[in-house]
Formats: sequence, structure tokens, C-alpha cells
Amino acid sequence: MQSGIAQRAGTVTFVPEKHIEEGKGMTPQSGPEANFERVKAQLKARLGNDVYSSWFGRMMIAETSRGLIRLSVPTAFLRQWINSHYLDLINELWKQGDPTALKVEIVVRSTTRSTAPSIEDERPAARKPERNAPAGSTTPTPSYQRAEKATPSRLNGAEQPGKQAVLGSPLDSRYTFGSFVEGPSNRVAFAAARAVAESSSSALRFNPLFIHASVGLGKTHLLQAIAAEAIRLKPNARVVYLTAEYFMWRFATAIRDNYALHLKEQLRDIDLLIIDDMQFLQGKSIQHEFCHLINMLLDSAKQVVVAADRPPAELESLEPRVRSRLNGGVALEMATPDYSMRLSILRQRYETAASEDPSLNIPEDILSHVAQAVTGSGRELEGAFNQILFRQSFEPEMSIAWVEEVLGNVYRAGEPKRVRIEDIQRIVARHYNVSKTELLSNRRTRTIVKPRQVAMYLAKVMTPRSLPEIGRRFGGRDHTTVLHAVRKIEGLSGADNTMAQEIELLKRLIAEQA
Ligand SMILES: Nc1ncnc2c1ncn2[C@@H]1O[C@H](COP(=O)(O)OP(=O)(O)OP(=O)(O)O)[C@@H](O)[C@H]1O
Repeated sequence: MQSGIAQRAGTVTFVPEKHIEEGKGMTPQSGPEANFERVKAQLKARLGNDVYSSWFGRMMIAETSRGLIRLSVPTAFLRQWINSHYLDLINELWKQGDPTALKVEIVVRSTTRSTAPSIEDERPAARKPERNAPAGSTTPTPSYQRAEKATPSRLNGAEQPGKQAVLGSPLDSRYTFGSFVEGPSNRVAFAAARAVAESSSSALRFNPLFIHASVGLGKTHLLQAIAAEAIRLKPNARVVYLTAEYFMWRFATAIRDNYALHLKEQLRDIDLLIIDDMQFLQGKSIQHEFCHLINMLLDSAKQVVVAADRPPAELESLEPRVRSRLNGGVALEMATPDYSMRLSILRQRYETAASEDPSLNIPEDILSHVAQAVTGSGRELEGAFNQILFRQSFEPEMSIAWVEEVLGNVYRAGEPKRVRIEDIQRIVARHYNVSKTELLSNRRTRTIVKPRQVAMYLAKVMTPRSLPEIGRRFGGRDHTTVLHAVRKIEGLSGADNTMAQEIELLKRLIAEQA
């Protein structure tokens, strides 16, 4: 998952290299910079100097703002490695020093172009004095700001120099149509994405365009490619790319700080709105705003593109009217890449890496072996390739056996294991002391119904399986039965702490034992 980004008047709004916004009640000594130093010192103490400097030596604060902390590293490889090996630890260490922190994200610094032509502050202009204006000045400034003239903003009633309210984070410059490998599993989605980016007449049929696929299959890549291409073709178009999480967070803070109206006005004139990771959109008022926004855009024939890990009908946390609006356009699925797509993705990664390091030499048979062995998502392929790249710098001699060993490491230490529905059924049945046969039976006694509903719920949240598929795997039940179970358990764990703890425990057992 990628974080949000905003583009305005055809220009990307990039996060400034040092966007420091001190959290509520934090003193300078306990502010983000001090906490960052403390986290780095703890990482060094825990991991040793060598490991520390390999992975964290060049890590910097990119942005901190109301609970969201972005740390930047110079390469995508570092970001990926830190994400898969150290992100939980960093989050834990950060929260020890700042309990108000919600999450830490790692971003790639090279794409945070500080020379971006414009930067947007979505607060009312009248609240934004120029950077060098005297403290407390409320001189109105235009809402379109140049990056180098970034303005401080008012927080907690005080002007705090050096801070900006930024509506997003960078587009990844690698994510273009040119670098997106097209094949049978994504051809239709790719064609629709191109039509939207080119605002061809056929694009009207795809509004909203809804793209769904399970994790790592290229949704973010495709969505960002649409944004990049739309801007390239129409530099004056107003294109906004946001993750649902970012959208929620922006609205929540705007409401809290009384500038929701202003934010809404700014969102009104968008030509192309792109929302990623829609499955994370939660909360009644936020959904209300979102629905209002897409209604407004669709009514004025503007384009909306949405991506999620499941089709609109299965986004159970969404209000029916949001779901129905999303259902009103075209929903297209992207599936797992086949062998030849996987090989093309790897070849492309290799060409890019070789252009940066001409001494690199990964023979075609090695790439082909990786494409055969790693059959999952683009993200898994990327992880495998990065692992080979990294290890090759120490051990230039490559063989198939060597690759096998390296890939073994990827799967031991990298992506989490996939949870299977059978594992969930086995572990839930054991936990509630019922048999698996009873779990799948038609018996409706309370002692069986609850474990069955819990197991269905866990199958939905812990696997990428669709509701109908889960229904089939639970003794041929209808998808509405599964949906009912999911809602029931969601409701119970929201209302009852013991139930919530039970679910957490089961999730842990399944993750450990699957
Ligand atoms: N068809 C493809 N062509 C080229 N690269 C791809 C393709 N599919 C996936 N990738 C690469 O795989 C990685 C993961 O893709 P991406 O982040 O877009 O997945 P996602 O579907 O958004 O995942 P998530 O659901 O976790 O957000 C990226 O580096 C992306 O470039």
C-alpha cells in the first residue's frame, strides 16, 4: 500500500524534505526530532552498528503530522527491506517516545522532489502568513504556493515556523504505464486505465472505474500511472491521488481544526479523483463526505477511479449508498501475473538496475528461474529480485542452487505466509472444542453457530477469498450468510471487549500456526 498524494493544477504536491509538525503537548525536547534520535539510538543498540548503518544510516524524517510519521530513505530497496523487517520495531520504538503517534511509514526520498513547482496548503489562505513574515502575522497568501516558498501553518492556536499542511505524499516516479507489464491477467484493467488517463470518449463508460485485486498485484502502480499520464497529457488538469486512509485522516483533521469547508471547496474542482485502498475507508461522516464528493464529480461528468482489494459489493464496511455509487461504473479485476508477465517484470527490474550499475550481470536463466519459482504478486517478485541484487554484491557467482538458497531466505523472512481457510477452520474448531465437521454442518445450536461465524469472519479478514468462495468452503453456504457472519462478529467485537480479545488471540494463533 502506498500513501496519499495530491496534485493540483497538473502539478504534484510533494512532501517537503523536512516537514516537522510537533505533536500536541510535545516540548521541543520531546518533539519528533528528539524522538527520532532516540529511536535511532535504540535501533543501533539493539541491532549493532553494522546492521544499523546498512539499513538506517541514511534514514531521515520526511514529515510528521498529527500522528502520521514519514521517514525517508534514498532507495526503494531500503524502503522495502525496512518495511518487511523492521517496520513493526520502528513503530513500537516510536510510540514509546510518542504515544500519540498512529503510525510510521517509510517513503523513498528520491521521489520527494523538493523542487516541485507547487505545494498546496489546504487551510484557508488567510491563516497562512509567509514563511518569513513576523510571528503572528495573518497576511493572506495565495492558496497555490511554490515549494521553496512553503508557508508555516497555525496549529493548536500558535504559529509554528517551518510547518506546512500538505495534502499528500509523493507519486512514485517509477509507476508509469511504460513500466507496467500488461498481460492476460490485467489487460482489460490496463486498457480502461489508459482510456481514463487519455480522457478518451470511451472513458465515460468507466465512471467510476473500480479496479480490484489482491495485495501486490499492481493497483497502486496502475493508479499512479493514470495520474502521471493524465498530468503529462494535460498539464492543467486537476488530478488528485489519495489513499482512502489519507482521505479519512485529512477530513478528520479538517473537521477538528474547522477548515472542512475550505477543504471541500478545494476538492470541488477536481478533474480526476483517484482513491487507492478503498477497503480502508471507514467512519460514517467520512463516508458521507466521500459519497458527496463522488456524487458531485460524477454529476459534473468528472472522472473517478477507485482501487481496493475486493469488488465494491464486498466492501462490507462501506455504507450501502457509497457501495452502490461505486457499483454504478465498471469494476475490473486484476489477477496474478502468468509466467511470461513475471519474466517481463523481472527483466524490467534488471534493466533499470543495470542502467544504474553497469557492472551488474544477472543471466537470463536466473531471471527465468525466479519467474518460475516466485508465482505470487509483483511485490513478491520485487522482493525476490531485490534479495538477489543485494546478495549478488557480496557473492557475484550465481547458480540456480544459489538462487534457491536466496529465495528460501525471501520466503522465510519476507512476505507473511498466506493463511489458508482450512487452517482457520482447524484452529477455530480446536479453540471452541468443536469438530471441523460440526463447523461445516447445518447444525444451528449456539455452541456451533458462534465458532462458525467467527471462522467465516476470520476467513474474510485474513485471506483474500471472496464471500461466495468462503461460503462454498463452509459447507456450500450462500455469500449472504457469510456477510451476515462477518457483520455479526464485527458488531460483537466492537461492543464487547472480551470478544475483541478472543478474535485477536485467534488471529495470532492462526498467524503463528498456519
Ligand atoms: N503488472 C505489473 N507490471 C509491473 N510491475 C508490477 C505489476 N504488478 C505489480 N507490479 C509491481 O509490484 C509491486 C507491488 O505493486 P503495487 O504496490 O501496485 O500493488 P497493490 O496492488 O497496490 O498492493 P496493495 O494492495 O498492497 O496496496 C510494485 O513495485 C509494482 O511496480
